[in-house]
Amino acid sequence: MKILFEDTIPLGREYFSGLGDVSSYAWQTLTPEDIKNVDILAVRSTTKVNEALLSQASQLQFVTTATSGTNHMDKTWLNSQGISWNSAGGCNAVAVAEYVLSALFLADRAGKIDINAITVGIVGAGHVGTALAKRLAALNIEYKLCDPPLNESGDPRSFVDFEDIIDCDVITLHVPYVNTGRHTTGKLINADVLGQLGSNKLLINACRGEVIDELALLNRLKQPNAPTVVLDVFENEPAINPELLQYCWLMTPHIAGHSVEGKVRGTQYVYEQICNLLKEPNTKTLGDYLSAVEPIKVELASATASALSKQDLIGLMLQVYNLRVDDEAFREKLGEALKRQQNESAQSEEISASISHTFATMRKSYRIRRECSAYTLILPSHTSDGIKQQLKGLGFLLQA
Ligand SMILES: NC(=O)C1=CN([C@@H]2O[C@H](COP(=O)(O)OP(=O)(O)OC[C@H]3O[C@@H](n4cnc5c(N)ncnc54)[C@H](O)[C@@H]3O)[C@@H](O)[C@H]2O)C=CC1
Ligand SMILES: O=C(O)C(=O)[C@H](O)COP(=O)(O)O
Repeated sequence: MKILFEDTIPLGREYFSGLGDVSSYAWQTLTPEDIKNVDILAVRSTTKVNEALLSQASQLQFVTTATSGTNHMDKTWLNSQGISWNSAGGCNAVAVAEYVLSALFLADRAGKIDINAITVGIVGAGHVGTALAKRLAALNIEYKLCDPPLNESGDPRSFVDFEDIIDCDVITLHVPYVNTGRHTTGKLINADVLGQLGSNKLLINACRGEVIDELALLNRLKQPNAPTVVLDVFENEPAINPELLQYCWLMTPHIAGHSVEGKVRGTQYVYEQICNLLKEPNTKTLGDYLSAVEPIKVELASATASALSKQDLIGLMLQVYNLRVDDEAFREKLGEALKRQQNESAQSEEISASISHTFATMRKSYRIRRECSAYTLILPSHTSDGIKQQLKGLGFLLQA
């Protein structure tokens, strides 16, 4: 059984060896020839799985992606060929939820919102939307869910229409990029919607760039009273439009889901799928690979209160993950790439190639970022039960 996996799947060799003849590929150089004798292909979202790539893959039985999104796979074509496929849906939901929380906390600190007085509109209540809603509930932050497909399927939660989401203080997008059927998401945020968002609104996109009409966004951001925008994803990745840097408040190179846990969980899910396919027992677990973090002692000025003060909450959470760090690194690297090209009076294709290279390199060599669940907190002895519940709701472990 020949298993080929994208070399950016962390611990791929450690997980898959023993299940067959295992080798890896670099997404930049993969050719149809490389897949000729492959039985199982495991990818991340940078590999476009389509008829052109699989034209010589006569043995391929199964394609899986160690990511939640599947829009890089031509599922219709795979189905038509009888090639089964899967994804690692949910593997990085917590990472994205923590990314959105970090954006909210930074926006509060910057005086753009007051987390005690906002309603967060969550578009897409799947793995990510649900993980985010749970954390907002633990923090008593109001939220609304919009998810017509789930609503129609009888999900018992309470849903609102998209129009009600536009009224929320924060709009955060967690839908797949889907271009067919009744619930398409391409350009869901268009000029009309953007025209309704004033400077009191925060718009966050950590799902897929195509869900926002980027040209309309740029036009809107150049007008007065524009909303505050946080983008992790872009149209035409990795050749993104660098003009956005000037107008977006925070920008990161598609790393919202790239916590250590999010990525390794993706590998774990893929491993389990391959084991099931091959009728082999699942013997490896996440715990085999995720190292423990030293417990951390936390000072809480609000320890005896029924809930965390804003200062304590934001201080702690930004210590775990501060999205500004990623934004600054991205601006610096992209700025350098642009300056270098301008000095060399490069052609637009060369500038675009340089941006693509910077974007792709930054996301594939992303720093180590752990989720709240990796941290055991040592709290002041008089910490209230209410605060302990909140911290557990955020995913932290508490030292007994
Ligand atoms: N930036 C990043 O690093 C990451 C991005 N993503 C993106 O976020 C998307 C969501 O991730 P998950 O929650 O794991 O996926 P999921 O499949 O669990 O949830 C997506 C939800 O969106 C809903 N939906 C579909 N069309 C809709 C519409 N028109 N309006 C409102 N809701 C709609 C679906 O019913 C579903 O409940 C992924 O498809 C992926 O593209 C996911 C993880 C990491
Ligand atoms: O899971 C998803 O969907 C994502 O967007 C992933 O974070 C994409 O990660 P890469 O495949 O680009 O490493």
